[in-house]
Amino acid sequence: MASAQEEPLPEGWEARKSRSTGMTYYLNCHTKKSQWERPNAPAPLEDDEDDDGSFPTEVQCSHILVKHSGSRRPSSWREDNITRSKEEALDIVQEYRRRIINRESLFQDLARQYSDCSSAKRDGDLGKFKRGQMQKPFEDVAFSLKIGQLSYPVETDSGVHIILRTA
Ligand SMILES: Cn1nc(-c2ccccc2)cc1C(=O)N[C@H](Cc1nc2ccccc2[nH]1)C(=O)O
Repeated sequence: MASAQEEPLPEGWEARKSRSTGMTYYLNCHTKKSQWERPNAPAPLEDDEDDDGSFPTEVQCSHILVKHSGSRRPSSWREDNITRSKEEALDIVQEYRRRIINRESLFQDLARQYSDCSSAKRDGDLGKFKRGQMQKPFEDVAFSLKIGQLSYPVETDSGVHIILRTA
């Protein structure tokens, strides 16, 4: 059985040797940040440091949620019985993201009109929240975003989201 040191590194990490001490350190290929501890999880795609180098304890986000037949509650203010597949929901969310990125549509307009979350009536605004309040996949991405940044699609038990960090 391979020792921990021989195990392949999780995705996104590279082992480097310090010129001054000869000790091994680990480089996150995405963020170019390094650490002495051997990583045990894939390298984060973004820092969760804010621009001022802080790690927020609370963020404010808006989101657009597209539910599907496998959602925890496959109904919403828009539709009593949501039957689309998860793949269809992903396609829809990706189209919304494309339109927002290309400035063809405003985030708040699409959220208000199409989000399957009751926050749609507030343009998708969820207000401020701390860690431990939202489903983990949502929380992890929300806290990884910089203010003003729009996420890629995120899957939770509720459906497929895109998340905009606003504060
Ligand atoms: C977490 N949350 N906040 C609101 C909200 C916030 C402000 C104003 C009105 C509603 C609605 C919800 C909520 O759970 N909505 C669910 C859908 C949903 N699931 C979520 C998972 C993570 C984050 C937001 C989410 N929204 C629903 O309507 O079925």
